[in-house]
Amino acid sequence: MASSQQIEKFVIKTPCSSANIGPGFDVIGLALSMYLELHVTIDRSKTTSDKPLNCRITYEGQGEEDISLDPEVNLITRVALYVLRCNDQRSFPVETHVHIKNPIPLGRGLGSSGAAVVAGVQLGKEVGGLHDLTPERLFDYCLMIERHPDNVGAALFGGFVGTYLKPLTPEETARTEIPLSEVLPAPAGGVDTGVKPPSPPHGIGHHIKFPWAPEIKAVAIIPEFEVPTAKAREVLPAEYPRADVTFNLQRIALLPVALGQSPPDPELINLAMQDKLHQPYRQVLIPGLTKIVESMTPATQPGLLGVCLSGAGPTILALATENFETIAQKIIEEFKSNNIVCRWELLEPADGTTVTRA
Ligand SMILES: Nc1ncnc2c1ncn2[C@@H]1O[C@H](COP(=O)(O)OP(=O)(O)OP(=O)(O)O)[C@@H](O)[C@H]1O
Ligand SMILES: N[C@@H](CCO)C(=O)O
Repeated sequence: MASSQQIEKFVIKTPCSSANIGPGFDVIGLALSMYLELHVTIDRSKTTSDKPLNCRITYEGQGEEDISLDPEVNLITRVALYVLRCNDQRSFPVETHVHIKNPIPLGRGLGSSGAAVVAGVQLGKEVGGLHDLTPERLFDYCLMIERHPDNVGAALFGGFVGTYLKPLTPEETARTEIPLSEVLPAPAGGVDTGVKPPSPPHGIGHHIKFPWAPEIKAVAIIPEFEVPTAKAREVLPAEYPRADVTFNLQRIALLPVALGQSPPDPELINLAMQDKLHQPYRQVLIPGLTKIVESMTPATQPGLLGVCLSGAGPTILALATENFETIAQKIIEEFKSNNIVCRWELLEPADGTTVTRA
């Protein structure tokens, strides 16, 4: 039997996130208080393992029926393997058990994939003993996989963040544009192909934390259908009218200031949360979206500050100081008139990813 010294245990906790917050398309992210947890156990008394890549996965929560338990296929362990292989380790330590607890609904605009990527990168660091990987370096790894920085930035660093990418040299840019299939290769049926994946260039992404007024809470109205992010990006145009870009620039200049001021100014926040670059185009995938963002205002709903699409949707995020249930029910009713069933959650800004050792 393994002694307690041979059993290593830790928990990785990563928040869900809401990206964009209206005008901040691919820039702004907000970490929120619903957490993906990885409960990891490494039994170092074992010298061999019959598990693929020495890793056993168990899973509970959202996506329980669909998420793969094969470490070569599961997004979290695949990402951890990417980090390990960039650092000359081919598999998990003998023998690793990862129990995944996931309350974050998949494909709803609450950053489930961003949380999975961040937790996976952190898992690679922890099981590989890669102590030199700073949070900033982990961000580089995340950006090789999820290529917009807003969700992963919020999930890794926590709070209300602005994220931006550094200009890279042409060679570095080419490395960040390597097809995802080469970064996370297709499963090889348990056979180690021995190929070393492309390591991320250094300092791809950066973030800055914005203040958040303590009175402001986030009501997430979550429809029961999924909108894959890839599909929600396909409906966006390649080019925009100059007036629409200016409209968003004016609002993005207001948003971080407006949401940091205490007490909050509802008129200013409502104005600052408007968007013309992604929400109008996503209406085709989310019936009722335009009506909801146009009709829900602080003037008609006491306590409401502003409404936007959460990430790529279909979740709606309403920022408010009170009357949370009334606001949620109003949006649920609007979706109901389009035959869409929703549930809602009251969430608060959250800290970033943590690792706790037993
Ligand atoms: N805990 C998890 N374990 C394994 N795979 C996951 C997990 N969470 C998410 N995924 C993968 O990510 C996919 C959802 O990603 P997608 O980018 O479409 O939506 P989202 O991240 O929930 O929304 P958004 O990016 O708009 O906030 C799932 O279908 C699944 O393949
Ligand atoms: N900024 C991204 C977030 C979703 O992952 C989008 O709106 O497509």
